[in-house]
Order: sequence, then C-alpha cells, then structure tokens
Amino acid sequence: MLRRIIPSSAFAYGTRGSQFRLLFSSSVKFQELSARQERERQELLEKIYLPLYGTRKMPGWIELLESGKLWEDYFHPFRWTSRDYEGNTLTVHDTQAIWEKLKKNNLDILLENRKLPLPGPRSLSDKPENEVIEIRNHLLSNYLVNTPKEKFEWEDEICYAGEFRKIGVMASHVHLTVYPYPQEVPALMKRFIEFCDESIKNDSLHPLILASRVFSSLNHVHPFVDGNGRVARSVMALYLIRNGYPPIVFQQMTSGSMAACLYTAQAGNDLTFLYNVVLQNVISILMRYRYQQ
Ligand SMILES: Nc1ncnc2c1ncn2[C@@H]1O[C@H](COP(=O)(O)OP(=O)(O)OP(=O)(O)O)[C@@H](O)[C@H]1O
Repeated sequence: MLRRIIPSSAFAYGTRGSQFRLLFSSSVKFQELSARQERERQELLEKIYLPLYGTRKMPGWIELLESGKLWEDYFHPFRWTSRDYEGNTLTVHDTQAIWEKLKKNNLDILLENRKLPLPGPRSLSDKPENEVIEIRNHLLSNYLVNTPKEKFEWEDEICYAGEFRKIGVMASHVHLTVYPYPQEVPALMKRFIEFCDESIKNDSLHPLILASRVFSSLNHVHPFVDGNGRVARSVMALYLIRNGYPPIVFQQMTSGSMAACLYTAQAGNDLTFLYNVVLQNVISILMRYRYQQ
C-alpha cells in the first residue's frame, strides 16, 4: 500500500496497519521509528552503502550502483552456504460475493476520487472485518491494475504494475530490513534468474531448499512496488509443483512472524527457520490430503 503516493487514499483507508509498506524518499518524512530505531537503521544503511557514498564523486559510481553489488555483497542472497498471513479464511465464494457487492458501486468514481470512503466491510460481508477489508482491497487493486492507465489521473508511481520499482521501499515489520536501492533491482533480478537457472541445471539444491531460497530472494530484492509477497509465493509454488510437491499456503503464520523469518534469512544469512516453516507446511498439506483419502 502506497502511503507516500496516496496518503489519503482509498486504499489506505481501512487497510490493516500490518499491511502497510512504507515507501521512502529523501523529501518525505515517513518514518514512525523511535530515535533508537532510526539510529540503528541509519548505521546499518551506512555500513552497506558507505562504499557508494565514498565513491560517489569518483568515476564509475553509477555503474557500481547499477550493479546491485553493494546490497548483494552485504547479504549474499545467492550464495549457497548451508498469511496467516496468507491464511485469510474467506472462500472463493465469499470473495465472489464481495466482488458482486463492490461492483454495485461505481468503481471508477471510487478510485478516481480518493476522498470517498470505500464501502465498509459490514456492507460487503458478515465475515471477519479485517479479512473482508483485505479481500476488498485486493479486488480493488486488481481492478485498478487491469484498468487502462490513462483512465485515472494518478501519479506515475501507481502505474508500475509489471515493471520494476523505481522508488525505495521499507519493510513494515522489521525496520532493519534493507531492500536494495531501486537502481540495483534490474541487476539483482538478472542475478536471481541466473541463480535459479544454475541451481536447476546443476541439481545442486534440494527442491524444498531451492523453493525457499527463491521465495526469500524475491522477497528480499522486492522488485515491485506492490505484490512482492504474492509473486514470491506464486513462484515458490511453481517450483514446488514442478518438483512433485504440493504448493503451500502459510496458514499458521502471522505476517509479523513471516517478516521475522525473512529478516533472519537476510540479516543472519540463516534460512533454517524458513526451511522449517516450508517443510512443516508441506508435511501438513500431505497429511491432510492423506486423511481425506
Ligand atoms: N523483513 C522482510 N524481508 C523480506 N521480505 C519481507 C519482510 N517482511 C515482509 N516481507 C515480504 O514482503 C511481502 C509484502 O510485500 P508486498 O506488500 O509488496 O507484497 P504483497 O503481495 O502486496 O503483500 P501480501 O504478501 O500481504 O499479499 C510479505 O508478503 C513478505 O513476503
């Protein structure tokens, strides 16, 4: 959700706090961190990016920035060393019913005029409010993404669908998470694809490990303005299915604990927690399937 771009936005209205991803730019004061958190974060950023600042005046710094090397060298995301978050309980039928009710509004006017409140959850469904809000917002986002860009006079940033982000992003749960600078993203995505191709070709990683690493790497590069979690989960599901495993849904996890798990993978270069979560989910899906037979 784009707090900087659409501060009083329809999307911000009613969205779960935990769903916000804060965007940053030098000109905008966005942070809600304590002084200590801000200091810690600043120190970490300087540690990673100081080489960039140090070489800013020297020839070649743009190439350095664009190479994605600073972030990559610090976190080594591709080096091989060793809700309920997704668990929205609403069914497809519930979602369909919400969509039908939403459509009774003039969606174009609703999205164009950001001051208008969105239909309240109670007017859409009698299911748990936060889950209805989540589904409502996803449906509206999808509608927006699938609507020709010219239709709304929104800032350019909102038209990023299908493109790499050109702005900085910040994780909502773990303030010390460092996503790469936007200039680093294209190079890192190239590296990500090479990493996947090499791992598949060499058959060097167990499919569950590869699926987990694909998931964590995509989340860490955070290539898009929005939808990174969904894309990462879909790509992981694809790897699992191709290798004969069931696609998993992180049913027992809160977004906070998933964020902590991903943070440990990044900052501690320790994916053990993530592997455990993935493995447990695969086993639990297979067990459920077995008992249904
Ligand atoms: N500390 C973190 N490091 C890396 N990735 C994180 C961290 N915290 C959260 N994430 C990932 O970022 C995703 C949120 O990013 P984004 O809002 O772009 O994705 P989304 O698909 O819109 O959201 P959702 O996952 O809620 O559907 C989370 O789903 C999680 O996978």
